[in-house]
Amino acid sequence: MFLRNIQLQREKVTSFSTYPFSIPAIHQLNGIELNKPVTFFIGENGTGKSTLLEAIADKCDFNTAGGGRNNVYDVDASESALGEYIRLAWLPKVTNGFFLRAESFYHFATHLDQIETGALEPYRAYGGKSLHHQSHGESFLSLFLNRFNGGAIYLLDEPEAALSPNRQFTFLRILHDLTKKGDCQFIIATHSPILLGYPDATILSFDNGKIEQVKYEETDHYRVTKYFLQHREKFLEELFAEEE
Ligand SMILES: Nc1ncnc2c1ncn2[C@@H]1O[C@H](COP(=O)(O)OP(=O)(O)OP(=O)(O)O)[C@@H](O)[C@H]1O
Repeated sequence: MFLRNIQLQREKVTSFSTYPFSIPAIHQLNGIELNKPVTFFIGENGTGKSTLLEAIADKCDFNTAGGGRNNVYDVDASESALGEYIRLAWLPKVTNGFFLRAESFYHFATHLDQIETGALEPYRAYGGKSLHHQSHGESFLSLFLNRFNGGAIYLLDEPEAALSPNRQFTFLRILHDLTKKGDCQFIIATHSPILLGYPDATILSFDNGKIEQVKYEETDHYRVTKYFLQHREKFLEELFAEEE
């Protein structure tokens, strides 16, 4: 456990009516206490999860387009608008880690091809071959299995994007193995009811215009998925009836 608290420096904000402060959950943000090795950010699309995760990555000096401290490359419109307005409290401070953005992982893979060419053991930390030569899901797992280790903070934006249900279970196992020694922290924005089922994690919801802790069984991810699986035909009938 390293990152203990995230604070919005409200005194620095000149207008709460423009992005990113106009996002209701960010507008209301005071302090967020973190006290578990795994924290999930959940909420409807557009509620500000990526905006906050990216700001944390920015404060960690990770590349906000995706990567760690040493991954210097540019992707358009990937800079953080919120980073300079938040304060992070650490105990102890770590500098090692990685920011995974599913949406720009392609650019990270291209960046790796540029820096790993000519290395003694190219792609050693990425499963031994270019991420472009692995499937989307394989490349995510290569990263988690080879690049991720102890003494680090990992910020993951929708890691499930490339993972089949079975590979999401593999990811939960990796999460378990990395956090059991107590020297790894994860903050994960997700829509996956499987990932959210990880035991003893904090789930922070960005819905209803604020950031608040919720229980797994209270999340839409759990309730809606459960209802859908148990009443698929009825659910679809109702869904399509509204369209007519
Ligand atoms: N650079 C930007 N300028 C203005 N508005 C932005 C910018 N980036 C994001 N937004 C808006 O901020 C809101 C929050 O976006 P954000 O990407 O943080 O949502 P999210 O909760 O991660 O959503 P999702 O679950 O769809 O990934 C959205 O309404 C989005 O349109």
